Amino acid sequence: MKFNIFRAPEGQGGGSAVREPAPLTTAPVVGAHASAPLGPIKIAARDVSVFYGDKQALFDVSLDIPDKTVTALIGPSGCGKSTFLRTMNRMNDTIPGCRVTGRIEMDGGDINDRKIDPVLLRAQVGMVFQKPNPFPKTIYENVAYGPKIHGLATSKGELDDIVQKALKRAGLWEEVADRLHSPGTGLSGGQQQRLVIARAIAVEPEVILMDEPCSALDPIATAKIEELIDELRERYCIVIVTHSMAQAARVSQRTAFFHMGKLVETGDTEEIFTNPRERRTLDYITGRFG
Ligand SMILES: Nc1ncnc2c1ncn2[C@@H]1O[C@H](COP(=O)(O)OP(=O)(O)OP(=O)(O)O)[C@@H](O)[C@H]1O
Repeated sequence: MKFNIFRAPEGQGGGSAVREPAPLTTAPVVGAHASAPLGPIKIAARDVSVFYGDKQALFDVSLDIPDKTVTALIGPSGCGKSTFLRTMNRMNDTIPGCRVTGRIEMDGGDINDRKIDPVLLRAQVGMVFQKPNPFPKTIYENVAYGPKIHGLATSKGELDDIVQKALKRAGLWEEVADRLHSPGTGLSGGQQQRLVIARAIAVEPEVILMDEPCSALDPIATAKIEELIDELRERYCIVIVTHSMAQAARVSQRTAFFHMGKLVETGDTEEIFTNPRERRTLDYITGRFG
């Protein structure tokens, strides 16, 4: 069973956190480099600003994130990439003193609407962090936990299927099929990161946010995660924060360059890396600062 907080499940009127998709209330942002057609817009951010207490970390960011595409957020340390990423599943709500203004729509619905349950939103907009963070539970339980609490399986057999499917999709099944009941923390760093991805996938998300998912991994584990990201793109909307220009160029189709809390420019990755419009982007991607 798949749920979407902005779409009523088939044959149901929808609960309190479910509503019909509304058309975007604002026009799509299309850069000058609009040669490659954008996929349907999954997430539309409009004039998003974020404050930590009195300090403003993001300034009026408007960005369209297409579905079934990898969008890379790049920029020097402290420019607001992670802050922006967290606005898309309301993780900033969990930071005391953090305030978000502006509007973020997913499938046309306002994710900050008071009716939206952040727990459901975060299942639908999954997140993978820099450091793999499996629960101190077995491999099986790590993946089964989300489907259990969201009531996605009606029997043990169904749950087993969900776990197997998620582990397969995360490219981990072959390596763990014979030790599903061993602790997830006993896996290598790269395997743990794929386990965390399986955990996110198990609740049938629509969007996967990744905050420097390879920065704690060696080059071989990194290559595996990058391959996986490329496969997952067929099914999900993926947004990745990365410090690695090479990684952004390898895995993403769209790139957004941030500097000092502002979105400087966004476009097709190839164009951003070969023919950026802004001097600051050129200076950053050619290593003149950052
Ligand atoms: N929890 C917080 N409390 C106060 N300030 C914060 C918090 N998180 C981030 N900031 C500040 O907000 C600004 C943007 O930080 P953010 O982590 O989003 O940048 P970033 O581009 O992801 O950086 P990095 O690449 O180093 O991870 C920085 O000035 C940072 O110090």
